Amino acid sequence: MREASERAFQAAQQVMPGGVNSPVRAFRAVGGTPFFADKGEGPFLYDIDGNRYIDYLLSWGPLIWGHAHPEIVRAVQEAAAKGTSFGVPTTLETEMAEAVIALVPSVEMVRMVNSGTEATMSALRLARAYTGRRYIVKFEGCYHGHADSLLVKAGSGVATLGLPDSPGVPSATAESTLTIPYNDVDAAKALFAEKGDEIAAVIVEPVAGNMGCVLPVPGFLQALREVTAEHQALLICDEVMTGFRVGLSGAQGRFGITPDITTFGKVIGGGLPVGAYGGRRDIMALVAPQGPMYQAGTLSGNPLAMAAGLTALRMLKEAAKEGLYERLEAHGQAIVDAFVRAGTSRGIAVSGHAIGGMFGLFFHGGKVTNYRESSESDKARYAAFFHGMLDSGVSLAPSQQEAGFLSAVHSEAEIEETTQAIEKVFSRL
Ligand SMILES: Cc1ncc(COP(=O)(O)O)c(C=O)c1O
Ligand SMILES: NCC(=O)CCC(=O)O
Repeated sequence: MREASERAFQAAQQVMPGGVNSPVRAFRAVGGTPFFADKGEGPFLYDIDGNRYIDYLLSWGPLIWGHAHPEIVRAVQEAAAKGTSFGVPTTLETEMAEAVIALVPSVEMVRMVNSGTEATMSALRLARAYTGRRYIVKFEGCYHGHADSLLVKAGSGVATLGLPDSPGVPSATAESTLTIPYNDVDAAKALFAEKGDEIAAVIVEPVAGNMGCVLPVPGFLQALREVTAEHQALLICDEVMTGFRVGLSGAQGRFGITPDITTFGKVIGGGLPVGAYGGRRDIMALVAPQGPMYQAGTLSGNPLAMAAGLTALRMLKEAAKEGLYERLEAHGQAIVDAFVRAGTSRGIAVSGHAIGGMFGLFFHGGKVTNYRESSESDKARYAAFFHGMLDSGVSLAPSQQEAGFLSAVHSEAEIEETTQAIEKVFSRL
């Protein structure tokens, strides 16, 4: 029963476009009415009708410590009691920069912002300022936030709503973004052969999480590193989703690549609104006031967000020593395995991936490696599966073209309950 949510959604639609503050929340890919959150507790989310869900959406990735983790709540309360924003520097900001630099070797200096969108938008400006070049290369189905230059063949909600290009983005801006298929090394090389000396940067999700969870094929990221270096273009790893989630040093640590600029968001804010970009010292030196590339923010480096993020990162550093990321991946793999087993035994085409604290489930027979294949997946079946899981008390991403997320506080019991729910839901699909 989700009557209170039904009423809340009716009211919300009168006063907010689509009833939501971010399109992906509106369930457009799966139909039906979104449920409204009342509270979260560890791995669980409770809606305003009192239903409990094991949560694999986790606020779209930030909550690697689950909901309302006592240490993060305490850090935020203590920070709030001292003041919520100052507009002058705090030592918390330096601590955050030092923490990121210590965990991610390619990052030598950092600038905090308020969202992943701000981080990628600023990273593009920086890459253009540094190189003096015009073009940005992105991959079809990757989503890097909603800055004009990045709303081109984007994944996530943009793909769900079928918007290859959003109205309102000036065509001159869109034309400066070149797109090629994910995992296609030949396409990247061909593009560089043609336009290499005009390309400022390649921006990539080192594990894609916005066309479902799609892994880089072996050699893909290395090839991007090589071709960009060869043409004096920059490589931007967008680790807004993967940062501190697929491993303590992000996907770049896991796959052994050294980008020039990295963008962060989600986990780095411990559940509060944050983003960051950082990278090589000589590049970051261009950012104002040290250099001429302007970028600013009234609430950037906000003390509540810094306190929450620092607490999350500190706990991750400790937990990583105890095998946290291996445990997250084992949990993700258990969910993928249950999904693949349940489908295969019934002759339904299925596949999936798990990496660190991310996973993806596809109603598609082969391994999904790019946006085209992700889009070929059976959407109607996913919608039925999604709603079956929701009715069984498990909240997955409301689109097959989104990733699933795990937290450190999902225990074996929740994973077991989830794999049983998968089997039960397939028996009725
Ligand atoms: C890889 C990636 N980059 C950038 C963004 C944009 O971040 P935000 O929604 O915080 O603006 C997202 C998600 O939204 C993302 O998944
Ligand atoms: N994969 C999609 C996101 O991470 C973004 C969430 C949002 O736009 O609200």
